[in-house]
Amino acid sequence: MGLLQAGASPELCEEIVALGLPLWNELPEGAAHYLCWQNERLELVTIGEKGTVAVDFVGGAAAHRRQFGGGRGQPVAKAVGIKGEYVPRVLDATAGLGRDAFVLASLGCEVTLIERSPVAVALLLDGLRRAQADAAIGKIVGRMRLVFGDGHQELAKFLAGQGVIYLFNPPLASPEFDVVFLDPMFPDPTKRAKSKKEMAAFQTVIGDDPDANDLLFPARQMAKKRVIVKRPRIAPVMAGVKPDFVFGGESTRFDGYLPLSRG
Ligand SMILES: C[S@@+](CC[C@H](N)C(=O)[O-])C[C@H]1O[C@@H](n2cnc3c(N)ncnc32)[C@H](O)[C@@H]1O
Repeated sequence: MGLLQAGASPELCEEIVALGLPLWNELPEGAAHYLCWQNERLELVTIGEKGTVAVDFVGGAAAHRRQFGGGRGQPVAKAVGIKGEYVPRVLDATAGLGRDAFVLASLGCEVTLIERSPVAVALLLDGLRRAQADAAIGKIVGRMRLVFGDGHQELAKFLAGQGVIYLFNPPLASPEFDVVFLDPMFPDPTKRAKSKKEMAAFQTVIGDDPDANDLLFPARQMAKKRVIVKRPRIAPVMAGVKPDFVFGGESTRFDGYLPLSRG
């Protein structure tokens, strides 16, 4: 997976290389997917597919959900515990394309996103920057921070009080999190919510997250109030650990775990 260079700015090329991805002048033989700059944004293209994947916080599905998605009544908002004056500080340790994080930020949460896939990070960064330029949405993404790295390692750094490197927005003065949110890829496609063709391509590029269970313990040490694990409705619980509470959604379940001591 790499960036097809035609049309991309030198800054974008530099950033892609810094994320560890190659630049391509032409598609290598056998490539099934590639990143490219088109329609004034970074897009993930799948050869032979019309639809592409890009992060758009200003228009499309994100705008629709922000206006008509049910606000604080949405299961994800209830799951993280938004209520009255209380808006939790959230650490989303499996950020993906930032859709859940954006919903929470649009409801007032400060959200720190960790993502380890360079492809997802490149798409996210591009979407966050374009959103920054929009007067209304700029305020929302002003509450979002992005860290490129593995959730296990970045959680360990936060727990040890070590610094982490932010690619978007300055660090929080004190990185304390009320909620740690986990939504790793679920390995069994028969239990996953049906996704559009383009999103299926994203899942193919990112791959499964076979180490997902290992995130639960450090997440429970990190969270001051709760850990929320997003799962397909009929999927088994994470790491075989029974949740302390559950919020049901239509096709999705939010399993809640109480914090564990750091000692
Ligand atoms: C199902 S997607 C998350 C979707 C996201 N909630 C959204 O709203 O767009 C799972 C993402 O978690 C990332 N991920 C899984 N395990 C991770 C880990 N240990 N550290 C960082 N990212 C991880 C994957 O790379 C993938 O992009």
